[in-house]
Amino acid sequence: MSKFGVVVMGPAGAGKTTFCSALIQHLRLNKRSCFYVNLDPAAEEFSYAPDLDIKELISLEDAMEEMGLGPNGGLIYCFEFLLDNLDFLTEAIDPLTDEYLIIIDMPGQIELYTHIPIVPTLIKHLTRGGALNVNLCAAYLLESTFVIDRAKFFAGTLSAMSAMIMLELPHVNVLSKMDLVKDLVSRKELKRFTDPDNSLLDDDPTDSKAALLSSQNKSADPSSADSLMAGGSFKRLNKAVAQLIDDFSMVSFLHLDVQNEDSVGAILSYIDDAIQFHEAQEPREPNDEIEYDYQDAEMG
Ligand SMILES: Nc1nc2c(ncn2[C@@H]2O[C@H](COP(=O)(O)OP(=O)(O)OP(=O)(O)O)[C@@H](O)[C@H]2O)c(=O)[nH]1
Repeated sequence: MSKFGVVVMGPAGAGKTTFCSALIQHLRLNKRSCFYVNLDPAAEEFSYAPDLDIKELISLEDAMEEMGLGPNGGLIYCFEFLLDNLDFLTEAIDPLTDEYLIIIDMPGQIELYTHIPIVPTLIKHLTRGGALNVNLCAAYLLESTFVIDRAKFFAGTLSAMSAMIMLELPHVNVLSKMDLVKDLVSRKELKRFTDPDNSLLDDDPTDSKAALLSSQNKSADPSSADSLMAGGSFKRLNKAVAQLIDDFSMVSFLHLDVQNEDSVGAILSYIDDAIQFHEAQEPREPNDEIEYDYQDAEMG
């Protein structure tokens, strides 16, 4: 039986849970069924109660207390525990029919995707060719207020690109919280962030700040953040990041305003299309390079 799902990802506070709620509301209004899975072991507040919550298996608070770990170590421990107990997911998701859109709300910590490929290992279990064989799409959210600070915007875009490469899923990238920028940035200017390229750094308003810092900071500590910024290293780093993104030419963004039903519906259409695209593809060969031997990993 075919299954369909979307994994909602993005940095902490990007609006993932809010987007999941908006999706659920939209699906309900359109008489579509969904199954909401919360995989953030620290999440507390939901507009819609999850149908499956990782906290029923393990909570961040318990992991930190019992294992003597900090928040990041605790989160990694929770995911390793989940990988060790995948029946928790399998038993809930396996009986679902193709009527359901499975919505998976992920935590925001980037470590889970990059430093150690815990999320890629989890996705391999969920996606086509894996045990659950779900036709999956990833939705990566980045807060639109990042467009005010282009260095931050490119850093966020790089993390979206990293997730695309690591997860090998059909991917929808979304600039969230559009209501916060629509009065600050013109439509024409916002369009430039839809398909980001390195020309965005040619007229970066923060350059004038760097020039000002440079004139004020002649005797400052050369390793301080302001000195690095004023000294041009920061600018060169941003240029290199932007060039890398430009060279790959993989990331483009949709705009999301959760208060606007049409905006939520439009993103859902892209997600539906990406899932259909996934269904039409041959299941991929397992990529052993991203296998994560979580049982042998050292806990930090
Ligand atoms: N103005 C505005 N605020 C939003 C929007 N989406 C989320 N927020 C607010 O941003 C904050 C974070 O939203 P969440 O939905 O919890 O974000 P998250 O990505 O799930 O956060 P983590 O679970 O901590 O990673 C909350 O205070 C939300 O109310 C939006 O579209 N517009």
